[in-house]
Amino acid sequence: MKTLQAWAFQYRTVLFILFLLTGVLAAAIIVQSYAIVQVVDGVFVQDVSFEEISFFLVILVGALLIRSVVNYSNARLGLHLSLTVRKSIRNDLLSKWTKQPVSEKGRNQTGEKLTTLIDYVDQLDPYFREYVPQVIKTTIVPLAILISVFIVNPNSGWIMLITAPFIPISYILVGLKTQQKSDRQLAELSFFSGKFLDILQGLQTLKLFGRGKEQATVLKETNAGFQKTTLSILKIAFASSFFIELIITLGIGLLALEIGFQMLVFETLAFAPAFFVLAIAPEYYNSLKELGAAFHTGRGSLAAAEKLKEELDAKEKSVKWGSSPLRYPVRLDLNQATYSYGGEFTLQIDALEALPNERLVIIGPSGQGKTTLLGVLAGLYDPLTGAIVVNGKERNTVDESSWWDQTTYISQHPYLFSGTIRENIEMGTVSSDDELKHAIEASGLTELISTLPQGWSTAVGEGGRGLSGGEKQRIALARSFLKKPALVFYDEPTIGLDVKTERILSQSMESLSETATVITVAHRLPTIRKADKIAVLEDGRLVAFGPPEHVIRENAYAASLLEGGDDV
Ligand SMILES: Nc1ncnc2c1ncn2[C@@H]1O[C@H](COP(=O)(O)OP(=O)(O)OP(=O)(O)O)[C@@H](O)[C@H]1O
Repeated sequence: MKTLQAWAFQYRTVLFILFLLTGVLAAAIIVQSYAIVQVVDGVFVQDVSFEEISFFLVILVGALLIRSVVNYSNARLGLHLSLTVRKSIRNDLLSKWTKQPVSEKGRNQTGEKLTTLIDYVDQLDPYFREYVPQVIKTTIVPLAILISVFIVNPNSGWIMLITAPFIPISYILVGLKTQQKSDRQLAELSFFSGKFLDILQGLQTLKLFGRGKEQATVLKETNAGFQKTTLSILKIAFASSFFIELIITLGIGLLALEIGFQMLVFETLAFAPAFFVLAIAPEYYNSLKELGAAFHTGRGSLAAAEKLKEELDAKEKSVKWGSSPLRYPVRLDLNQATYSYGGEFTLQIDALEALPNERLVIIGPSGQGKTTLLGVLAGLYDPLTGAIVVNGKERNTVDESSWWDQTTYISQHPYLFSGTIRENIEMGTVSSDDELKHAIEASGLTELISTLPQGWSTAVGEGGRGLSGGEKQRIALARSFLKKPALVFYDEPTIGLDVKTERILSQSMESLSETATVITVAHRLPTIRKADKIAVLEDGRLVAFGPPEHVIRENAYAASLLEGGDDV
């Protein structure tokens, strides 16, 4: 529970107020029992007039009111604590994930991330909303009651003191027994969520392959496992509740027996103290029992807290940045740079340069490291050894936001958000209609947009649903024209684009290169032929570099790639 405690201790003021209010609650409970005893003793034993007990009736009502107000305030404080902690953890998770280097983004399934952000964080709620206020209550209230009982009748005090530990002991035993199960329950929930979202996202593919039914069975089995673990935890919880009720009944029964003996057999105890003990004893046992119940629910937060801490503390390779602004025009150099994902593949480039406003094209067969090299040059990954030099200075001295402000990276599958085409092109910036028109024209979207009833205000679905691959690429290009970057990184799609889109993309790259250094991973001969320089990759190494004609002349491998006549 150390993690949870540390999170709670960040909000000491709330804890302090909870302590103060609970002190008031303990006093109100004792005063309430005292007032009840005085009223009952006055009416039934002393036979006094109503006026004489009216003072205690007022005290009784006051104590009841105070108890209600304090209980309400404590519940609100618990809720406030829970909301604050959960909000802060969600913020931490989101800021960690948004800062994650691209190489780490695919580490978990999206479903798993959603479970972490929503379900795991929500599972912390019982700890902060119920358990923390209850621990404070159980620290103060039973102690105060015990002291008052010891003052009134020490024998009853001893009985209460001796029977009390059985309640927390039984909860601890149950907690130990359910620990493994609740860890397993959480792992099963996370697995189930990941699987569910995965299947949902790939539903179309699964249907096309006729695997829908099998997946339904897989989901059913995963769900059944989760249900079984949940039920076995509940079974233990119910059994322990029964045992605890038994302890409380026995405890109070023992007290009544002892009081009865003292009053009737030994005649050493008057009615008022005896009644006080019996009136206040249920409050004593109940607050211990409530701690147990809260402990159960709070215990459920433990596994989620460990998972969240693990995620928040996970160390990952981050890209280093500096503080110098990126200046136009941009020259990029790669010196003795290597990069690896940790597997067998290693990118190893001894020397590579992209001069200001030059068009550098990277080519090579599939899986040779072209996208990886583009990612290293674009600052998505830090090279493991060697350096990327930007205008004569190491890339890690450049300010990150200045870099991304002047860079465009168009991946093979650009992501489009659910929103209008305009919003997708502007990406949060504000542009005039003329600027937008120019970007749309330059990226060859004019015709498409003119056919849409709502033009650029037409909504597209999440991930660009409703648009073709080529159209998505052109929208990504339009983003670049609006942004006017100094550096363009473009991963040409390997999937076949129509001739028209190909021509538009090629022209667009040409016009972008008038004001930017353009580095493209290319598969199409027209793109390759128009390059100022081409870099040929084979097995992660640069095997040829220079102007296209020169490379074709000098390097047989490149010549075979280019002169085969097909796209590579
Ligand atoms: N995130 C990753 N984690 C682990 N290995 C990866 C990752 N991305 C790529 N690889 C591996 O690195 C190697 C180079 O991949 P890369 O995508 O750079 O090749 P490519 O030349 O761009 O291929 P393609 O033309 O098919 O896109 C491949 O063996 C690939 O399996």
